[in-house]
Amino acid sequence: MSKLEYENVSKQFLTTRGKSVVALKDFNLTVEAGEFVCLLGKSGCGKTTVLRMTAGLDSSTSGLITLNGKGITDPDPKVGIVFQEDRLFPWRTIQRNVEFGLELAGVNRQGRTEKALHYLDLVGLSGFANSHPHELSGGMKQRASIARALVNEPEILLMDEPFGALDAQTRQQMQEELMRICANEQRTVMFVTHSVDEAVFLGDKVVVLTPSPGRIAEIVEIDAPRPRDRTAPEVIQYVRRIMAYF
Ligand SMILES: Nc1ncnc2c1ncn2[C@@H]1O[C@H](COP(=O)(O)OP(=O)(O)OP(=O)(O)O)[C@@H](O)[C@H]1O
Repeated sequence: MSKLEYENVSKQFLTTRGKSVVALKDFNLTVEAGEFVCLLGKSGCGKTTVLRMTAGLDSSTSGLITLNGKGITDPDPKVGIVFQEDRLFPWRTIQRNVEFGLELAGVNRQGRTEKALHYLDLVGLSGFANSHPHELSGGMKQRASIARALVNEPEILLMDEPFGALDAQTRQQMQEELMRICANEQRTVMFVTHSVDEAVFLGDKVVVLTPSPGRIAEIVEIDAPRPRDRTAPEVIQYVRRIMAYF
């Protein structure tokens, strides 16, 4: 059984003016445990719609999405999400932000502290446990958001353009750190991006989507050794091949 399966998933929205929009049409994808899948496409091709349905925040109009063989109906603690903007609570310290899900799950104080400090260390923020979000840079806030999602040990991590708001250099550094974290933690990840370079650098599979209606143009398996070298000829070749869709 695959970790995540999408079978002929389509999603239609009705706008406030009563117009119908097909956001996604006949989406078919199988995601195995430990796989890193990038959803790549221009604005409006249904990437966020796929993530929202996977998170149980929205339902499909037709087709089926299963997690461990069971249909997804509601938000599930086994699914963690990191958004483009950090969504940290400004009044909580970084450690208490990371502990939030553990508090909801009823984990005791000692257990929460141990886990939060472990994940803060993993994302390189151990010196900032007692800081508040406004004292951190954009990249550091996204690292805290990743720690906050990972601390709950989700089976699937959904990331919706988590590095989209960062400058180019910080973005590359965060991509490298995410790869290091995933190598240690063996997570299954669905990662949304507009950037072909980012998708090829990160993904085991790149799902190329085209808009109106959102459809899969191709699923490209990236067969390049890790850690990846952005300048390696095979990496550049994948980038060129995928660029041809845009
Ligand atoms: N709640 C909604 N009501 C009506 N239309 C919607 C709704 N949510 C999304 N859409 C439409 O569905 C299509 C896909 O939207 P979606 O947000 O999934 O695209 P996306 O690829 O994530 O775009 P972006 O990269 O800009 O975030 C778009 O045409 C959008 O306008």
